Amino acid sequence: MATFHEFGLEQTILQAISNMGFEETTPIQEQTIPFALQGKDIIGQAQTGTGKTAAYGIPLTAKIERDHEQIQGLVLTPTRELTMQVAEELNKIGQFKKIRSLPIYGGQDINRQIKALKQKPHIVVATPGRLMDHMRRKTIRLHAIQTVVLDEADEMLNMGFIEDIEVILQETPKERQTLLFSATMPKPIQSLAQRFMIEPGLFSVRSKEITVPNIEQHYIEVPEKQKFDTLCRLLDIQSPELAIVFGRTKRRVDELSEALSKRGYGVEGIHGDLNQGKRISIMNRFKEGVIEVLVATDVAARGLDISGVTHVYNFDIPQDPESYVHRVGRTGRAGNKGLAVTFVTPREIGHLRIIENLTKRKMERKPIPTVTEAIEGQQRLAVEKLLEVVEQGQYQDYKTMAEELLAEHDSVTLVSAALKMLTKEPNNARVVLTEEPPLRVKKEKWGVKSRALRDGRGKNYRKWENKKKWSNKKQDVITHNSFG
Ligand SMILES: Nc1ncnc2c1ncn2[C@@H]1O[C@H](COP(=O)(O)OP(=O)(O)OP(=O)(O)O)[C@@H](O)[C@H]1O
Ligand SMILES: [Mg+2]
Repeated sequence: MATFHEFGLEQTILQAISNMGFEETTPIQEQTIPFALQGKDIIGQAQTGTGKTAAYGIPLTAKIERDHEQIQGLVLTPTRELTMQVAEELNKIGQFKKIRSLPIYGGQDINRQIKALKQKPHIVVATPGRLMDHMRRKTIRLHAIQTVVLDEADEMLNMGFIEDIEVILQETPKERQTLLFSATMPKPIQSLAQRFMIEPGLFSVRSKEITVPNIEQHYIEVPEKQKFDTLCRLLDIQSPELAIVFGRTKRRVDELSEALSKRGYGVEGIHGDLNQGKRISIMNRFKEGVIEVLVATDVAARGLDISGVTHVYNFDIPQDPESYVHRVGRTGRAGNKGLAVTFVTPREIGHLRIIENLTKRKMERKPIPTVTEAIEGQQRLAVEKLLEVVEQGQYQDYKTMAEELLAEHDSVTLVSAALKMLTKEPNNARVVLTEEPPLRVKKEKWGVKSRALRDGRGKNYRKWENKKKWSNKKQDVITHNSFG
């Protein structure tokens, strides 16, 4: 691995990188940074969690002239949360060079954004919709832009965004540098992308596998009706530090988070219909560990970098194989380990194989865990908690009481009772989940259309959404009221 000193970067940026704790480059950074510093266009593909943000963020920041008070860099991302995260990372990289990055996204007070834009940020990180809003209002000018980055490029160039991207790029100077990054880059998107670029360098550092080896990948074949109990058991057995559970639709996410909450888990759901304040507060509470389980649609599938996410559960198998790669990539980041478990109903096995074809990696098949295993898992956790307190050694105030108790009961009885109190025992609260129909294997392998529609960005979205609502009426409602 190279170090960042080999690129001839200015001291202020090197200092920032070192402050961020980066010692060596990741493979994608090693390859693309020198190339990007020469001003060339790049299509960069590298696995999730391998530092693509800094791979474009460092050369982008290096190129900015601080005293030139114009927007010189533009980064486009598909979601609001990602916009904030990327702006934060760019602000870190530029902290000593004093390069200011501003996130611009929907759902935030536009007047506040207009004020912030008047402060002349050097870089704007935006979702396309809100950026176009500012373009129409003439509250942003893109004429001085030298570098445009499409983060999650394949997503940005799919049917839901492509028209917006074209409009935006037309407003930027022709001689700009264009950088495209993603963990997935389907061929049709690559050729489409060439239209916006000049002789781009193609960097693909995926070795053989498109997912990182440090994510253990399991699947469980489970009938729709048993998914919920299976998830509860897995959470009890695996006791993740932080977990993301992906569901197919917004309604699914709402129902699932309510159901998990009834069963006693610290959980919140996030999807595109929540207001922005709520979205931000949920994400913050998840990052801080106040809630341990985040239930989400694909709105949280791409790019989010939350340390402590040890587990990803695909409650519903993703619509397309690329989405799988991004979802499971929320864990196992920056060299950490992670586990991803995908539920697949018997009729969806074909879909699983399509995913394995793309990732070039077999998922390990696991059985549905039993109730006994779930209880044992929770008991083990109770023991760990107890031993942790023993290790910390701050129980002096309890000693007299303990001695009094031991005079009357034997120690095994007392420790057993303490463990019982510490153990989260199975909870049979009745929950309601609407059944999802099995996913059909589509002919088009990477469903551009379906994705754009599902996330509510395609023109036909309303039509489709209505149809979907209608079709849902015919579905069964499954009631879970037992743990067994
Ligand atoms: N050279 C480095 N050394 C150590 N940590 C790094 C380095 N580069 C990036 N990181 C850290 O690795 C994590 C993942 O980086 P990043 O979010 O840029 O990944 P990504 O490749 O964009 O993933 P995704 O495809 O999911 O968007 C971040 O926490 C980042 O701070
Ligand atoms: Mg990223």
